[in-house]
Amino acid sequence: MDHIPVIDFAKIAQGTGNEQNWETISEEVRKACHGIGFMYILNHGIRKETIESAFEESKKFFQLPQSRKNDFPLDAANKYRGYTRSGQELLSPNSAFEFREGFAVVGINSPQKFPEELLTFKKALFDLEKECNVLTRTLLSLFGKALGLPDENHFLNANLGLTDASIANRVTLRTHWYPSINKDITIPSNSVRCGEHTDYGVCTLLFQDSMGGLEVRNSAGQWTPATPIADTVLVNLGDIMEIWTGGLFKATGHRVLIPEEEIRRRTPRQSIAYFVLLDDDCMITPLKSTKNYTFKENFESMSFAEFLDKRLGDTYQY
Ligand SMILES: O=C(O)CCC(=O)C(=O)O
Ligand SMILES: [Fe+2]
Repeated sequence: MDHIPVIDFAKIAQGTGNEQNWETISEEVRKACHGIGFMYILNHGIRKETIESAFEESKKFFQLPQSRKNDFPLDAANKYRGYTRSGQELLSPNSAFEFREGFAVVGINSPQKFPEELLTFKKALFDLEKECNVLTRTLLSLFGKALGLPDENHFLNANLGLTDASIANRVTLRTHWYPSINKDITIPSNSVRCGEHTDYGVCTLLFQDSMGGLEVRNSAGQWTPATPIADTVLVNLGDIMEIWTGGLFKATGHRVLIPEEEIRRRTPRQSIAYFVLLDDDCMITPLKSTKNYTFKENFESMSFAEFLDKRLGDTYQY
């Protein structure tokens, strides 16, 4: 499957779906995971107002003076919460410079500091975080069903911190701002908006504005645009899913280039990602077999905290 399928969750909305509907949707999810590793979800249950407000409030934050944004720096000591300036993060070792800013909220009830002149920004991110959390739990059940796991709650049990704040879990809502690139800016060669990478966790929920620009590497190695589709959330798999399933479900590479056309270069782009990870002390132990599959084991088991710290440490430039 080389295109990104659209999967309609209407039949299982708010937990009302019957068993047959769950089977049908989990089969569509299985095909997407087995294929391109990306899917658009329609009727996902996250309110349009919540998403719009998170975009509008993020824009207000990113339009603050640079010196004010720098008051909320992201660093390893505060668990990668807060603001990243352009160039601070290199998602691909091949990028010379990545033109994007970000602001991350980590964990449920994150103790993240926010600018007190923009408390609406805080509310908007927390509201979106809560609604993403609900959709995530549906997805985690569907992944278990799709793989035919003996315990369909396997993935939910690896993410108890999504509902229990006493369990360390660094689930991250991150809002991104790709600034306009004006003619007077010198762009080093090999610069991008977001370098090619795979996400680290189980899966990512992505909201993008209407600008487009995200590209996904399909199984033939070609770049396919992940064009924004109104009212959908784009979901992609991360490294943990690939490790767990011995490569059966793919963590697909993706990137955002600097647009060729002058008009699109000069227009900022926004996206918001909700990175679903694992509880910090969950051991990543590849699955051996399920009702449907037998997996190759190719990974020494380690705690998720250890895995994530290494991946994040490789990404940020100080
Ligand atoms: O901005 C986008 O569309 C993609 C962002 C992304 O892939 C990421 O932050 O991991
Ligand atoms: Fe990503």
